[in-house]
Amino acid sequence: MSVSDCIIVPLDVPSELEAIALIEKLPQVTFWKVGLELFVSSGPSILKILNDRQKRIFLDLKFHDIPNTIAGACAAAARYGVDLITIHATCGKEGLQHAQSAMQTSAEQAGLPVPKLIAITLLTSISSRSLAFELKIPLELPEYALHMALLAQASGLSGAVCSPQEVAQLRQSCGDDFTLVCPGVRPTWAEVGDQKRVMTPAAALKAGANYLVVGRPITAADDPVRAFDRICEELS
Ligand SMILES: O=C(O)c1cc(=O)[nH]c(=O)n1[C@@H]1O[C@H](COP(=O)(O)O)[C@@H](O)[C@H]1O
Repeated sequence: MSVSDCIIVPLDVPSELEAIALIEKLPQVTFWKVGLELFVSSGPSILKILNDRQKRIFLDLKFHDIPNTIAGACAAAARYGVDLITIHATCGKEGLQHAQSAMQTSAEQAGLPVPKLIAITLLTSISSRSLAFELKIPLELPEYALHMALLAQASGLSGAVCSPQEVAQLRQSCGDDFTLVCPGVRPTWAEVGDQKRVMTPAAALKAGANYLVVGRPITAADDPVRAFDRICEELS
């Protein structure tokens, strides 16, 4: 795996045509993320387009519902032939277990590789202040993120999504086999925007991330190809 394979670029665009244009502009990207904006606007056909081009797919729909509903959604998502699927750890143990087992059964019945179900620990747009004062969570932020990752692991999930600021601690506690995906990644030359807990790509990887999700620093750059190459250079 080359260093560029650990960068996941989100297709955060409002239409399939714009998504295809981005995929074609950046042929060196091997791992794409399909999230809520594109999936809600354009449906699942982008997943076939990515599969046909032999790209890896992170289907980031951040499921959050009761166990029965979440299990059905995960079973359906597993039939798209994607690599990663997200669910909120706040679904709780029963929901996470149902989701994992439904996804596994569904992929196996379809003769497809089982995707990795990964849990959102705490969105990277949430600060310590809003965790305490808006969400009223009485734990320190790193402690909360670790707790959610351990809950996901105890529920049989393959990994978690966390900010790079917590990844070292999660890696140490969850071990090397647990997949850790980090958004909230910002090169020094990029704008932070709505992200609150950020780190540079090199620091995030060094701290223990398996994959980095890097969107606007690449996709909103004047020259996305140069921005992607620059991040790869910084990583190697
Ligand atoms: O699940 C995610 O990928 C995700 C989780 C999270 O906590 N924070 C977060 O930013 N993301 C996603 O990662 C991407 C970050 O994009 P940029 O902020 O443009 O780099 C977006 O597509 C978000 O939906």
